Amino acid sequence: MSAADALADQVPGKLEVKDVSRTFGPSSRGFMALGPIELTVASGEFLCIVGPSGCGKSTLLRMFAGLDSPSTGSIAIRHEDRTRPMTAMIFQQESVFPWLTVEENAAYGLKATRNWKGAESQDRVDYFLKKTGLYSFRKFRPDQLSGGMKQRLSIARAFATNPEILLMDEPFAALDEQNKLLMQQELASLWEEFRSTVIFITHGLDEAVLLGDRVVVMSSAPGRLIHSMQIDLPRPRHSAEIRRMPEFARYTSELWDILGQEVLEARRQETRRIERQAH
Ligand SMILES: Nc1ncnc2c1ncn2[C@@H]1O[C@H](COP(=O)(O)OP(=O)(O)OP(=O)(O)O)[C@@H](O)[C@H]1O
Repeated sequence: MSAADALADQVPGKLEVKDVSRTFGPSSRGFMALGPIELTVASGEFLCIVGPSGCGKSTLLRMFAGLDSPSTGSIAIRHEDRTRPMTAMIFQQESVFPWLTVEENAAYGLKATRNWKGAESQDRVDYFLKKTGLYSFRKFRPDQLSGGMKQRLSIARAFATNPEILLMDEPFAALDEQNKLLMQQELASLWEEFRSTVIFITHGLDEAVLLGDRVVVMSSAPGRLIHSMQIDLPRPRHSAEIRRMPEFARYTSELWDILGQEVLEARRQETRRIERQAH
């Protein structure tokens, strides 16, 4: 067992963030984008992260995916089942391969992680293509699909790999409003069936409250976690019913009371930065 594995086995939650910060640029004149951050995510939790633009949400998620490293502190993930990939990431812009068919795209993650097990894997791919309404389009190529369908394909591919943690970076931000509402409902249903750990970044407070077990709010840069709100709404969550509940409005407005201040501060920072550049 490696030192990192031994550390991860001691993690109380699924993911443990300790004193993490990230600085960009030369060490003498570095720009601190993020931190310090302390966070524990429980196994099977659906955690939403909201924060003003530029506060470091994507940077944090990239570090969870191992695509970037903290400048200080540590991130430990408890990898419980070595036959499953630790993480899979879904981005804002659909990331499908244009030269592969829909079904080849959906199978790609399983094959890339060398987890392809013949008929069993094909069944799994078919299952998620059906769940995301793409099965009839399985022989199509991505240029024959709408933006919403391509994003559904990214989700099918990620779920097919059966990751222990799904990392989602504003996955519905590029969709039109109707497709966004449908996708939120579909993701809620998929998650309620599989209950993998999800860390989901969004600018939509209603989306965060609709989907999350918990919503954490980040401050303006350097982003820190300034609030954590447990969302005690019943599951399964049906979008229309949940949105009609008075608690839904209360959660979103309480979140906005906190986040609104940070968005204003982020704007002031941006103004100061532009003014400095002008002088
Ligand atoms: N590779 C990099 N080099 C230099 N600066 C970076 C790099 N990556 C991110 N940054 C800076 O770090 C800060 C945080 O960026 P990040 O993309 O994580 O923010 P965000 O909260 O996800 O923003 P948004 O909500 O607008 O997507 C920004 O000021 C960004 O310009």
